Amino acid sequence: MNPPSNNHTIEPRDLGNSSANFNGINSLQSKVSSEAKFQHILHSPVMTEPSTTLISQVGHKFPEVFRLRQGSYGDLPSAKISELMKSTSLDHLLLQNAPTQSLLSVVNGILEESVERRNGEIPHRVACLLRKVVQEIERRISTQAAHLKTQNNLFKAREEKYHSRIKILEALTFGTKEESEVGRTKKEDKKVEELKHFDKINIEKEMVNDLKPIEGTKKMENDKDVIRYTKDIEDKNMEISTLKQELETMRKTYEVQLSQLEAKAEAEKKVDDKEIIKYVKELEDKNMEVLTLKKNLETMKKTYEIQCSQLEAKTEKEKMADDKGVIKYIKELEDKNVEILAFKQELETLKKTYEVKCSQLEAKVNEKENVDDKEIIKYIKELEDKNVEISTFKQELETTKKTYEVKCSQLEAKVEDAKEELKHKSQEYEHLLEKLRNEVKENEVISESKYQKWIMKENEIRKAVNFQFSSIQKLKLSWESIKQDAMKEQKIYSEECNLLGINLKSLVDAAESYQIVLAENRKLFNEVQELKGNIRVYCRLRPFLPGQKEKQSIVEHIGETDLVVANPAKQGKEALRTFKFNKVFGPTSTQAEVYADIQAFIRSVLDGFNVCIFAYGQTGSGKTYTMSGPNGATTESLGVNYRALNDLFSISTSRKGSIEYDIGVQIIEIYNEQVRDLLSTDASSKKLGILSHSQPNGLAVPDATMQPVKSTSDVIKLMDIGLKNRAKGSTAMNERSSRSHSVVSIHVHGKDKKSGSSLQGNLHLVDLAGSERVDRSEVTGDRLKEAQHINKSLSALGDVIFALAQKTSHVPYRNSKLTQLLQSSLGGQAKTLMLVQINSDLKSFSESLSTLKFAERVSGVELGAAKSTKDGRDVRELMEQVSSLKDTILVKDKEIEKLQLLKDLKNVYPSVNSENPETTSE
Ligand SMILES: Nc1ncnc2c1ncn2[C@@H]1O[C@H](COP(=O)(O)OP(=O)(O)OP(=O)(O)O)[C@@H](O)[C@H]1O
Repeated sequence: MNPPSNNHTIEPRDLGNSSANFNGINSLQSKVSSEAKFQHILHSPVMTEPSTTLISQVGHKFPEVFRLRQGSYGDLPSAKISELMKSTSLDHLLLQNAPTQSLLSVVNGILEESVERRNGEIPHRVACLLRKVVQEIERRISTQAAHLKTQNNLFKAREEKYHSRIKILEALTFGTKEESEVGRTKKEDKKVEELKHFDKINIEKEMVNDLKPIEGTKKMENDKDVIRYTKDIEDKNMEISTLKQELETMRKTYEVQLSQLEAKAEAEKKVDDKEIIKYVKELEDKNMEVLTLKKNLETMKKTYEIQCSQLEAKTEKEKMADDKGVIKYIKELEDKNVEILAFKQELETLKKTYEVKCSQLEAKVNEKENVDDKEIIKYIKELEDKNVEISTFKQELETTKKTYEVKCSQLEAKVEDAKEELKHKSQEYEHLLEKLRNEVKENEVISESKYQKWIMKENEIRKAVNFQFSSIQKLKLSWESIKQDAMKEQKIYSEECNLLGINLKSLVDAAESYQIVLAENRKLFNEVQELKGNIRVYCRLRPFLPGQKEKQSIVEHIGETDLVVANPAKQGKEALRTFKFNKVFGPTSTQAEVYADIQAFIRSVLDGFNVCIFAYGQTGSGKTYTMSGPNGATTESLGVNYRALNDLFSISTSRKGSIEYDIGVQIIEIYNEQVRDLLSTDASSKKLGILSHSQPNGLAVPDATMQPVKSTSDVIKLMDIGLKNRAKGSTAMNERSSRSHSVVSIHVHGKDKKSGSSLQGNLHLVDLAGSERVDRSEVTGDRLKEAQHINKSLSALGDVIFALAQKTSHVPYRNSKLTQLLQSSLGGQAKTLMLVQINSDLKSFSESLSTLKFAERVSGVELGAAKSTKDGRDVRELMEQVSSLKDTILVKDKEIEKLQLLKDLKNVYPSVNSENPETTSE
């Protein structure tokens, strides 16, 4: 789609040259001026539209259309172009029907608008449109090229035909030798033969008619005439050859022109559509001319051919005639000569007629050209204008091109800069790349070394794996052997299990027998206890207290089971008296040491025995210390009560597999022969009765609060409560604890889990009131009453013990609340432990001696068999002593009652004189 350039513009001089060529070819065309020819070409429809289809569609109106479009495309408004650009109706048919000029104008318009409005940017849709238009133009050019080629081929074919015809003519002229050559083209030959035949018949008829009048006269003519005729024929042949030459020249000229046109067409294949159209138009004009010439030539040729055939026929006849016929033949030749002359004349006439016709045609053409001249000039002017516009457009294009070039140069400069930058960057990158390469090399080296290491490691691992594998194999083998062993072991195990079952059965039997043995052991233990004596007496000596001034002791010797007391009023051996007990604890003995010898009694409680442990002694001799411990006792100084309960819990826990124990605690107080519940919240007010016969559960005071205990801490809490309640009864004069008996009763109920049998054991821990002699107290009133109650209860205790010792049928338990309370734990299967507390200071000698004598008496009774070894005199002495003491007590009690009576009377009757108290007390 190159824009039309100046050298592509068809100038009149160019066309003049071509017309000159035509003039050289044909005399008819020589008369046509170059300018007229140009205008003729320009007016040709082919010039504006190469498409024959369009020509047929537009027909004679095409110039108008062309003119209109020629005139308007330059002025085509941009809006229209835009519309065209936007239009989707520019379909194939529209493209096909539109003149190439219009298509070019559309392209120009698009380019212009793109340059003006869009800074050279062409939208996609417009680009598509352009592509379509360009494709259409290209299609037309290619069609024209194909058309030219076809025409060229036609010309060549026609040329060949002419050549063959010329040859035929030559053959006709020079003899029949060439007949074979003439027959090469069957069609032509057939035509020629038909013509020949037709002409021959006619000629022969004419000749016969002509020869008839002169037949007689010409017979005599000689060979000269023949030569002349021959010469004439030769002349004819010359003329024919001249014609041939002319024809050849024409052909050559035509060929030259054709080649020029072809060259032009070939060269201008790529030129724009406008010029191609022009050239094609020109070519078609030439073709038309050539066709016209060819037609004329054809006519001429036919005429010549007929004549030639006639002549040939004549010549043949003449040649074939015998001597006789020579004259005739000569005549015929002469006739022929005449005929030739006539033919010549006819030819001349024809030529002239042809020329006349040509001149007429030329005249007509000139006429027409004159008529169209003005229009042509106008067209030329318009064309020039268009050329000017085109040149302007070209200039604009040039300007745009330059602008683009400038931009391009700028862009190139930028590109150069960018290239420089890129170069710089590429250098940097190369540097980096080099660096990276170095790093890569280093890494490669490292990785190589690592690889080597890995290989080494791999080898090591392989070795290890192999080793592991062999180990696994070994392990497998050992596993197998272990499996075998395990199976063996399992077998052995099952055997052993069976054996174990058997053994277990025997063990169960053994356990059962163990229980039996254990029961027997308990029985034996109790028997031993019994052998030792169900009433046992331990004597404990209180140490001197830290603030005590007089530290002279009456105790001369302390043995394991014996104690020697010295009477400070006597001298020598008479002063010494030995007492024997089951156990004697010196002043340095600890709480733990004392309890160790009591512990066995505690075990008996859990075996279902009743145990009574009571502390006997004068006030301040250490009863409470031994039973409970001092105030704020530590673990070491805890008394028998806590230790006994602690043991009960631990032993019951150890036996819980076989026996389930329930332990309950009661704490009561006997004061002035009244029983009080120390665990009750209103202990002071509540007075409890004692059952004459103890219950099967061993409870003598069932109304007293029974607190179940699970641990030692529970017991400690209860003890604290009991102590607090006991303390409430204390007076300013004396400690309550000294004047009442406190009893902590622990009731144990055990249930054998296996046999379901139950047992009941009771433990009484009794802290007795002080045993000091009442007569020494010099008391009156409440203290006297208290003393009497204390003496009575202690006396009743002594009576019970003696009764038990005498094994009399009647044991006087009912004489005191104390003996009533302890009834179940005194005598029978019950075990009784009396802890005799001695204050060894000199002041307490009398009380200590009295206590020791009481304890010795109790102890002596219980020793039973041992005691039986004693002689009868001692027993009697003791019995007498006891009875005298009893008598003395009775007398004393009577005196006390008398004195009390007198006292009361004196208060009522102050005038009544009282007796001497010293005499009554004695
Ligand atoms: N074995 C001992 N070791 C150290 N101190 C003791 C010992 N026995 C008793 N005592 C102390 O002697 C004092 C009197 O003891 P305790 O109160 O136990 O005598 P008691 O016989 O219970 O008197 P009461 O009949 O008035 O209750 C207390 O201060 C006590 O701490």
